[in-house]
Amino acid sequence: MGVEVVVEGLSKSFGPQTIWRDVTLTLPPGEISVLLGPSGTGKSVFLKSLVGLLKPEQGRVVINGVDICTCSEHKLYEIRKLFGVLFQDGALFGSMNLFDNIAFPLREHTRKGESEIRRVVLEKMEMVGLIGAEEKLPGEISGGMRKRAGLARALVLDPEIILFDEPDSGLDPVRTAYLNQLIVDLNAQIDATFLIVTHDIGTARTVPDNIGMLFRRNLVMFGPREVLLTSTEPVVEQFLNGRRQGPIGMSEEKDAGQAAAELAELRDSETGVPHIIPQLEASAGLPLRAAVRRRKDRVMRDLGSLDPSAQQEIVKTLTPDERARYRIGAQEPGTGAWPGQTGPVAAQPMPPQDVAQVPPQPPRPSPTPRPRQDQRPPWAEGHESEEPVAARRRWFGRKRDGDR
Ligand SMILES: Nc1ncnc2c1ncn2[C@@H]1O[C@H](COP(=O)(O)OP(=O)(O)OP(=O)(O)O)[C@@H](O)[C@H]1O
Repeated sequence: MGVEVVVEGLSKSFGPQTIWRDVTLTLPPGEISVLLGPSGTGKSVFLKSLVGLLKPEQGRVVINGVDICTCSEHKLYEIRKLFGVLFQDGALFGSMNLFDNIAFPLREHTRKGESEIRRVVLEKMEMVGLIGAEEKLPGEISGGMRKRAGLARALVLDPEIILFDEPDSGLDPVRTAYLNQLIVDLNAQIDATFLIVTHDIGTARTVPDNIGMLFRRNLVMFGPREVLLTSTEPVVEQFLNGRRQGPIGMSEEKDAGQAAAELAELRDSETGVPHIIPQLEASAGLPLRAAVRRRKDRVMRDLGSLDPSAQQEIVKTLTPDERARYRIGAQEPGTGAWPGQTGPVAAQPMPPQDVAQVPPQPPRPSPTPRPRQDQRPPWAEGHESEEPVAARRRWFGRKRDGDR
């Protein structure tokens, strides 16, 4: 199972420019989380901070008990071995064929022999559907194939945390859909902790277990997908429903045509009302995602603390067996309450035999509390400046000292 990433009170500035402040969230082990936000809100800076390439001024990033913001270079180097990163452009070497590109981290950072390298590379190429393309150069293949090659390269060192920097950038909707399915399938196979940075509403609505959103120097929310997908927080609602009306200005987001097309896909064709699209499942023949059961236990344990609309959506996804297991009765029509409950739905403790089957649970990544109506949220002030994204990223600079 992947490892938990705990971020506490993280703040990052460049000179006088505050990128974000006081970011607190937990990426639960093995789950898929998505980080959203308009351009320039510091999503890439956040990814770089997680692997210790950038040093936030305040706060902690704790992985396996190590705070990577303050640990020694040696410890940081060890922790980085846990990460795999899919770069926006795949970051492939143009003069190397796909096999050599994917083999590169193994040759650079391990002492594996060529036959073992071949075995690992072909295994990962098979996982991403690239068998047969070993001899191709990056310039000879499509953008989608380049992404998959970049993903195979991110997988060769068997990472426990995978960061995806805008995996859908430059892909058409069909290729994005294939890549999203591949991400879910990979999660089912390797059970690593995934964090995806994206602008794509379809990806945000169908792939993750948890969603977070950065806006105007703050983490507006982070929590289970149902919480954000039913949120009435203006910036979250606007972003996730692709609406033009709202706090996010055009200078901060995509063009109107793209937003309208995405919105049309997401609305009920008869009522025009946005609805929650079911989360993607792993393809037939693959194991069920272990994270699904873990997440359900975690979310059901804290159900009573969530917004009623999120509670409704979560309860809707339960099978009859799960309803029995979590002691959820039939819903009273129109009341939003369940029989015997006067307040929000609260999951009952599981019977002892069920508790024994549930692995130890991490602390819940609590949704950022919604501000009271009389409080103006910090992200409601001013506008972000827009600056070009830092281009190519190199995350690992040195040789690994041992085999993995
Ligand atoms: N090394 C750096 N030095 C100074 N400023 C930087 C550095 N890296 C990033 N920035 C600034 O941080 C801000 C956030 O950049 P970042 O690339 O993280 O945004 P983003 O949310 O990922 O954007 P996009 O969605 O367009 O990729 C930008 O204003 C950028 O210019």
